[in-house]
Parts: sequence; structure tokens; C-alpha cells
Amino acid sequence: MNITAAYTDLYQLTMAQVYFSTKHDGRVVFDYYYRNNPFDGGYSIFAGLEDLLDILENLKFSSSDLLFLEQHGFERAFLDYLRDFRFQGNIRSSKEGDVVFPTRPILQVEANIIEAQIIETLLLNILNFQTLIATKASRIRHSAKDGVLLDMGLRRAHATGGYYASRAAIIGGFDGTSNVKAAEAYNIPASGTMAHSFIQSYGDELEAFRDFAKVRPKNCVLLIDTYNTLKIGLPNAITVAKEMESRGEQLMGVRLDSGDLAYLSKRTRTILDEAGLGYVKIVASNQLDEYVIKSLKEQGAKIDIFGVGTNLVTGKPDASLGGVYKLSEYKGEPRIKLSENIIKVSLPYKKQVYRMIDQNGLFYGADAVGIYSEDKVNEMVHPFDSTKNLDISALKHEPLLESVMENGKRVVPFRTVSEIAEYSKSRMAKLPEEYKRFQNPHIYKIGLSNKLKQERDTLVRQHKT
Ligand SMILES: Nc1ncnc2c1ncn2[C@@H]1O[C@H](COP(=O)(O)OP(=O)(O)OP(=O)(O)O)[C@@H](O)[C@H]1O
Ligand SMILES: O=P(O)(O)OC[C@H]1O[C@H](OP(=O)(O)OP(=O)(O)O)[C@H](O)[C@@H]1O
Ligand SMILES: O=C(O)c1cccnc1
Repeated sequence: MNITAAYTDLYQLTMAQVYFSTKHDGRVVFDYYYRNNPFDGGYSIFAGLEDLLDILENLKFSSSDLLFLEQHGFERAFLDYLRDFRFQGNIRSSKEGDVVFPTRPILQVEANIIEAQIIETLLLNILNFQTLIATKASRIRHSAKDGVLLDMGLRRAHATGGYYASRAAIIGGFDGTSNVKAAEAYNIPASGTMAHSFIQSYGDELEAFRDFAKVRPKNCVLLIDTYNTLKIGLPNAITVAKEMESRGEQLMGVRLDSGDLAYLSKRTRTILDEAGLGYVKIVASNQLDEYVIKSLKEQGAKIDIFGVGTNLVTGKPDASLGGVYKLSEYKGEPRIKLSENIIKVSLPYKKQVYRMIDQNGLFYGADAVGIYSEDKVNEMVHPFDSTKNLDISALKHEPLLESVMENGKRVVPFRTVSEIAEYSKSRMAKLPEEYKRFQNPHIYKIGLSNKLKQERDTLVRQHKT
């Protein structure tokens, strides 16, 4: 997508002009994190980093952006600065596809304050949305077990969000998408069946199936619920499957899009098998989500492939991930944001996050946040409850934030969507089951080093007096 630097909120530019005019232009550190897991779940899947790095490397204001800003009262010298604007900062980040948890930095930006401020909205827009959708996809994957998952959501996505949703769905564990543009741009598998309109246009379902199978015999999936699934659609599909066999071809599948999907899939499987068509797959769609798929599995539904649209690409029912971007250092000095709500008090300093790994190589269930310059963190303390602490000296510490961009240029190789999806799968395999369940998942611990907690509390006291 063609994104320019004007893809931001006006207040970022207004603040940037003040920084520019008053030379209040020191180096800063901003943290990206979120406060609550979406869907009342126990984790999130971090997504969107590759898109963010690509966009930042090429970010510029266009001449029409500059003209628009001139008309909105921005002064000449600042507009001249914006004409040459490039993001030249550093980014340290978790790996895209990793399993992440609330309140700990997922990514840190270190840059001149003007640049860091201008990119805030863009960064949040990309990371919040893709992380939300990758997390939803991961939950759907958890329910579907080894079933094939196809994204069919573009028509229901929030405008151009569908483009990014299809990418994030693959990262979270989907196998393919109906979205042609996303499949082309991200080199992800494109797939699809047929719509009711195709059959309706013929009037005669059998004729419609025959034409489709003749012209598109490869990966042919016939939609069998337009008139009556078991009495009309399935017998017609079996007739066409037999005709395909006589031509040396194979029908790939039939799709169910209404009714009781457990009952219909079981009946369909039996009837197909009895007709000697055990290889024909059953695809199901119709407002699926992680809960419906879990229930279908529990009912013994015989579904090989699940097509999921609306609930996936809109991140239903959450609609948005509340990821934030908070200032933690200005010119090497720690900065904090206070709040009556303690969970909203920010963490000062440039930081590192360590994941605790147990003796089996699995996630122990705790991430510790320390000041970047600190030596090994031997004990992590609860951010707000001083009675709670954990000795982590014997556990393996995996540092999570790695340098991905320096002086505006990426310093890590490009990763394809399928590489990121593979990585995400390997990380999910290390997360114990109790964090994955939908109801009352186990709460993953986030702790601070003693030093970070002391520094934060000192700053809180300073600002309160
Ligand atoms: N056996 C089942 N167990 C649980 N949920 C199911 C089962 N079968 C279907 N569903 C889900 O129930 C909902 C059914 O919705 P609805 O009643 O609107 O569909 P329908 O009437 O069968 O189809 P349509 O309205 O598209 O013609 C969908 O979300 C579907 O995925
Ligand atoms: O249900 P979703 O998860 O969003 O999946 C995509 C849906 O989109 C298509 O039909 P559409 O909804 O356009 O029409 P229909 O409901 O009349 O089949 C398709 O047949 C699926 O049912
Ligand atoms: O290929 C399909 O079957 C499809 C694609 C988009 C939406 N509904 C169905």
C-alpha cells in the first residue's frame, strides 16, 4: 500500500512543529506495548513488524501532503524540514510471530523526538491491527487443530484492513486466503470455491456444477447448499465427481454454508464414502469462529477445511487492540507517565525483556523487564505488589528485544510471511496449554527487575510531590 508520512494524526505534526521551532529536539525512547490480551485470552501473537519496517524505510511526505500542511498553517521552515524528512532512528523489537503478553515492551523506538512522534500513529495502526488479527487467527487454529483454515473475510473487513488481515491470519496459523491482492503481495496461498450466485445464474444446479468442473477441474469445490444440501446438492456433486473420474480428474471438495454443520458434514461424509468418494473433502463456512469450530469438533463434525470470514478479519468481538506508545526517555533521562489507574503507569528507561525458559526448553510462564544496561536479572518483582517476587536465577533467560533497524535502515534480513508463521508455530508449541484455553486462561507473569522497580517508584514519588 502506498503510505506517506501524512498517515498520522494532526497533533503529531503540531507537536513536531513546536519541537522544531524551539529546538526541543533531543533523542527519545518510546515503548510499544498493550495492557490487556484481546478476546479475554492468555496471550497475543505479535504481527505487522515487516510491514512497519518496509514503510519506515521509505517514508516521505509527498508534495501534495506538504501543500495540504501549508494550507493548514504549518510554517515554511518546518515544511522545508518535512520535505527532507526521513526516519533515521533505531528500532529494537520482539520477533514478528512471537507470543507476547500485556504490559511489557514489545518494541522500542529510539530516535529524534520529531521523527519518533511523527511515526507513532502509523506504528500503532499497523501493529495493533495485525497483532489483533494474528491473535484471533491463532485462537481459531487452536480450535481447528490440524484442519485446513482459509481466510474468506475481505468483503467484511474494515476497508483496506482486509489486506493486512489476510497477512496476519497466515501468521496466526491460517493456510490460505481468498484475497487475491494480499496473496500476490505477500506470496501466500490463494484459494477459493464458488458462490451461490454462480448456481443461481444457471437455475439448474447440475449444469452449473458440470460447467465449473469442466473449466476449472483443478481444486474444484462445489457449493452444495443452494437448494437442498442432502437431497439435491450432494447427489449433483456426486454425479459430477463420477464424471470427473471418467475424465481422469478428481473433485476436490464440497462446501456446506448453512444449516447444522455437524449433522450435515457427518451425513455428507457417509454418503460420499458410500459412493466411493472418500477423497472428496468437506469444506464448511458460515459465521465460524474459534468457539463454533471448537463445538463442531466436539460434536464429531467431519469437516476438513474451515472457511472463516467476518469473525476473523474484524477481530470480533474486540474490534481493536489497545496498544500504546509511551515515552520512556528524553536525552538519556528517564521519563514516566502517572495515572490513578496503576496499570497505566508507564515504565521509564530503555529496557530489555527476558523470557524465562524452563529445563525442557518450554516457556516457564514469566517475562522479566529490566533496564537495558543492567546485568543479569536474578529476581523479578511484581510491578505493583511488593510482597510478590520470583527467584529467576536458575532459569534460562532469553532476551526478546533485538535490533531490527539502525539509523533508519533495517539490519535484519527480510522474513517471508510463511517463515514468520513457522516461527510463530514453534513459539506457540513452547507455550503451556493452560495459557491457551479460552476460559480463565492462566495469567502469564510479567515482572520488573528490582532496579527498574526502584527507579520507577523514585520517579513516581518525585512527580507526586
Ligand atoms: N452444529 C453446530 N454447532 C454449533 N454451531 C453451529 C452448528 N452448525 C452451524 N453452526 C453455526 O450456527 C450459526 C448458524 O447461523 P444461521 O442460523 O444464521 O445460519 P443458517 O440459517 O444455517 O444459514 P443461512 O442464514 O446462511 O442460510 C453459524 O454461526 C454457524 O456456523
Ligand atoms: O460467514 P463468514 O465467516 O463471514 O465467511 C464468508 C462468507 O461469505 C460468503 O457468503 P456471504 O456471507 O457473502 O453470503 P451468504 O451469507 O448469503 O452465504 C461465504 O459463503 C461465507 O458464508
Ligand atoms: O472461495 C470462497 O468460497 C469464498 C470466498 C470469499 C467469501 N466466501 C466464500
